[in-house]
Order: sequence, then C-alpha cells, then structure tokens
Amino acid sequence: MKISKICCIGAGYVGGPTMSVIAQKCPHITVTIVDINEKRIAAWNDPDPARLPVYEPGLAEVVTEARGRNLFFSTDVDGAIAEADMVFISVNTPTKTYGKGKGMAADLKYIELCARQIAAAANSDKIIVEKSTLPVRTAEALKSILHNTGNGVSFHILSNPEFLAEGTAIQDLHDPDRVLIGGENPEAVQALVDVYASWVPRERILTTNLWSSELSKLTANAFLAQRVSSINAISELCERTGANVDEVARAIGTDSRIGGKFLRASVGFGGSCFQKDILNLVYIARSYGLHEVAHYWEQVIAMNDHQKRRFADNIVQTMYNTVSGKKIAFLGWAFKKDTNDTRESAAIYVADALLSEEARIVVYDPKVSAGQVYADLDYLGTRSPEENRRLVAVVNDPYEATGSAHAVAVLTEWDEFKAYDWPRIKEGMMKPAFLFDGRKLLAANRLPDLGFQYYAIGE
Ligand SMILES: NC(=O)C1=CN([C@@H]2O[C@H](COP(=O)(O)OP(=O)(O)OC[C@H]3O[C@@H](n4cnc5c(N)ncnc54)[C@H](O)[C@@H]3O)[C@@H](O)[C@H]2O)C=CC1
Ligand SMILES: O=C(O)[C@H]1O[C@H](OP(=O)(O)OP(=O)(O)OC[C@H]2O[C@@H](n3ccc(=O)[nH]c3=O)[C@H](O)[C@@H]2O)[C@H](O)[C@@H](O)[C@@H]1O
Repeated sequence: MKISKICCIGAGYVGGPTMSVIAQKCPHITVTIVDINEKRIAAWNDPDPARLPVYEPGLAEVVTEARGRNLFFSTDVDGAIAEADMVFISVNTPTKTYGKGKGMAADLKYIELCARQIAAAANSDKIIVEKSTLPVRTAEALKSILHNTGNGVSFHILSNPEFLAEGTAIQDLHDPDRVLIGGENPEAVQALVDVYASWVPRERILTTNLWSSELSKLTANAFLAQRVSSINAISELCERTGANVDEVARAIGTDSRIGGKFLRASVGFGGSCFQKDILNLVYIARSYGLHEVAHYWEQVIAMNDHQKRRFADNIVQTMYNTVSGKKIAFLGWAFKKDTNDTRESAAIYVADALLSEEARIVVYDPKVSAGQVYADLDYLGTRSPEENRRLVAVVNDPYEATGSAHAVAVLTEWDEFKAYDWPRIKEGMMKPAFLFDGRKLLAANRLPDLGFQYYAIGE
C-alpha cells in the first residue's frame, strides 16, 4: 500500500504540528488537516506566521515551507476523508465531565463522532490511524462503528500515539526517540512505517500489537508525571532539612539507571495530558477490579495537587498570614515555557487559592493573552467572571506587573525572566520584597544578595 493522500481530523496542538512535519518531510504526500473550528482553520491559513493558532518554536517555518505545496488546512471534513488513503484522528479526548466515569474516564464522544463521519464519508478502503491518546482497547470500538455503519468499504485501524512535548514539538517530531505503531494488518502497518521512514531511522520505528501501543502512551505519560511528583515530594523534604533539591536531582540523576531528565522540582506539573491520562489509567485499572494498581497511580495526582496547594499556602504564611488586598505579580501563566498553552497550568490553581484569600493578582506571560487568563479562571467557577476581572489584571510588561507588588511569584520557567533587571524590580516593589520561585529559575540571579526575601521550591 502506498500512501499519497493523508487527512487528519483535528487541527490542534498535535494534529497541526505533526501533520505539518509529515508534509514537510514527505513532499510526495498531500496532507489535509481538517477541523470543525472555522476560526482555528482560518488562523492556520493566515499568511502572518505570528498568527498561527499554536505557538511552537520552529513551527511557523515548517508551515510556511509546506503550506500550499502539499499541506492544506480546511473545514471540509467529508471531502478530505473521501479523498484520503489514510485518515488520522487527532481530536481532543478530555476527561469526562458528566455521567459514568465523570472526572476520571476519557470522554470519547469526539472520537465516536469522527468514526461515524469517516464511515459515512468513505467510499474507498482506508487506513484509520489513532493519533489521539485513547484508553486501551478503543480500537475495538472504532472497528465496530466503522464496520457497522460504513458503506461496505474496508478499514484497517492502527494506533500511532504521539509523544511530542509542547515547546519542543518540532524538534521532537524531527528527531523522535521512537515512533510507535500498533496494528494487526501487516500491509497497513508497513504503509505507516514507510511514511515515517522518510526521515526517522528505521530502528526507531517500533511496531507492536494494537493494545500495547494504546497502553504504552498512557504508561509513558504516567511514568513521566510520576518522576515529577517523586522529585516534588523530595522538594518538600529538602525545604525542611537543608538539602537542596537541585543537588539531590543531580546526585541521583547521574546514576545511569535513573537518568538526569525530568527531575526538575516545580510548583506542579500542568498541561492537557498528564492528569487526564493518569486519571484515565486509574479508571481503566479500577474497571478491571485492579484497585491497588489504581491507588498506586492516583498518588501521582495527589502529590501534584499537594505541591500546587502548598506553594500557595507558603506565600500566604510567609507574608504574615495574610495576602488580603496585597498585590502579587505572577510571572508566567503557561504550563511550561515556549508554549501559549495554559491547560491545567499550575498558575491557575495557585491564583485561585490566592484569590480566595483576597489577593490582587497581576499576570505577565510573554505568550498568553488576557482573554485566556480570564477564561481559565472563569472555567473553575470559584467566583463570578466580574469578580475575576476585578481582582486580576493582565499586563504586557513585566515591570508594570511587578511595580508596587508585595510579592512576585514565578510560575513558568520562561528564559526571559532570568535576564530581567532584578535590582530595578526590587526598587519598584513594596518591602520586604518577597519572591516565590515556583521553578527554581532564579537561583543564579543571587536575589537574596539584592535584598529579596527569596523562597524557591526545594531549598
Ligand atoms: N497537546 C499535546 O501536547 C499532546 C496531546 N496528545 C493527544 O492528542 C489529542 C489531541 O490533543 P490536542 O491537539 O492537544 O487537542 P486540541 O484540543 O488542541 O485539538 C483538537 C482539535 O480537534 C477538533 N475536533 C474535535 N472534534 C472534531 C470533529 N468531529 N471533526 C473535526 N475536528 C474536530 C477540535 O475542534 C480541536 O481543534 C488528545 O487525545 C491528546 O491527549 C498527545 C500527545 C501530545
Ligand atoms: O501526551 C502529551 O500531551 C505529552 O505530555 C508531555 O508533554 P507536555 O505536557 O507537552 O510537556 P512536558 O515537558 O512533559 O511537561 C509537563 C509538565 O511537567 C512539568 N515538569 C516537567 C519536567 C520536570 O522535570 N519538571 C516539571 O515540573 C512541566 O513544567 C509541565 O508543567 C510528555 O512529555 C509528552 O511526551 C507527551 O506526548
């Protein structure tokens, strides 16, 4: 099977960058990314690269190279499905907010809608690729929908989970540690292997059965998040004992069995996937009666919630047990640097806790809009939208954010924060000038020497 036309349903943080790189690396394949969100598609088609809907270093260059050549963004979902040999499903799979499994299970309604739409629009055989992160055995449900509602054409289902991290998506896609493809039909598997083999060394393309592939994605995210929760647990112990979490991380990370990556203590992990995927894993384990397995993984989330809460509690306690009416400057709102994504960002929860203590918050983030900050707070439903706008301001200048602030809190590890004129910031602040570093980002800036009351996670 040779692939000449690919359709991808879902032009989000995964579908957009992933398919853009396939188009860039496979000029012989026409790639059409479709979405029901017209605004998003219009933004992907915007000639101004600064207005693409996803901010990722290097993405604009890839899109500019391939768009209009063999890369297209469209809202014509049916048309793109009908034409394609291979259809990727890259729609969102959020945690369910209703019914059975509420707050735990993955909501598969968007996946099912895609399957039904593919079945209705397809009039030739197709390979269907699960790119979204899905509960193990979802391919079974997909197969049943496709075969029972289709037009008599045949479908082969593959699982091809995505391991890119936001902020480094293009680098991760250009040079992945591995590409994982699960499937039953050898020709269909080979067809997808051939797509990736255009730029990924063959030995890094792993093929497995469908269920191993689906489960490996949830497992990878659970292990990664577990490392963050593990080092964060140790960070609290460091704060009590005089140990320094960076030194501990280096000391254990040089053991090649442990490895040095993903050991940065923080205010807590965020992002759209870690929490949702672990909750999903816990739900699946419980649905098979595996209560100890479920309980084990649940602790990763419990530790993360604790870390966010204790960061906020520490701010209140340190500032003489009250932040009521005090101005706290937030540097960073995104869930990590080099992305405009704020989903599940620790900043949202820390802000919410401080607002409940009647703090006033001024946010500066280099890539996050004011509208997004308010949307994130409104979504929590803790207080009215009017109240959120009264208590929270969002500004475009870090010195404006920190001016006459009682405290500065670093929530995201943006590189630019390290280069700020910290003596100037201290001058402009109320005294004592409290600085709470949720990323241990500014340790080298010698802030205590400048007169800041400096508190960093894990020291
Ligand atoms: N964000 C990330 O870094 C990663 C995400 N994933 C997984 O990839 C999947 C997608 O995630 P994101 O791209 O972040 O989500 P997203 O929310 O940014 O994008 C999903 C897109 O799908 C569109 N969509 C939903 N239903 C549709 C339909 N029936 N027809 C056409 N378009 C439809 C939505 O309008 C939206 O634009 C999820 O399963 C996620 O767990 C996997 C690896 C990394
Ligand atoms: O399935 C997904 O969505 C993706 O989830 C993560 O990627 P992402 O969430 O984009 O970013 P990470 O770099 O993993 O960071 C996640 C969170 O953990 C935090 N983190 C990470 C590493 C660390 O050492 N310490 C730490 O606090 C980050 O600040 C961030 O809030 C995984 O790294 C990807 O492999 C996966 O594809």
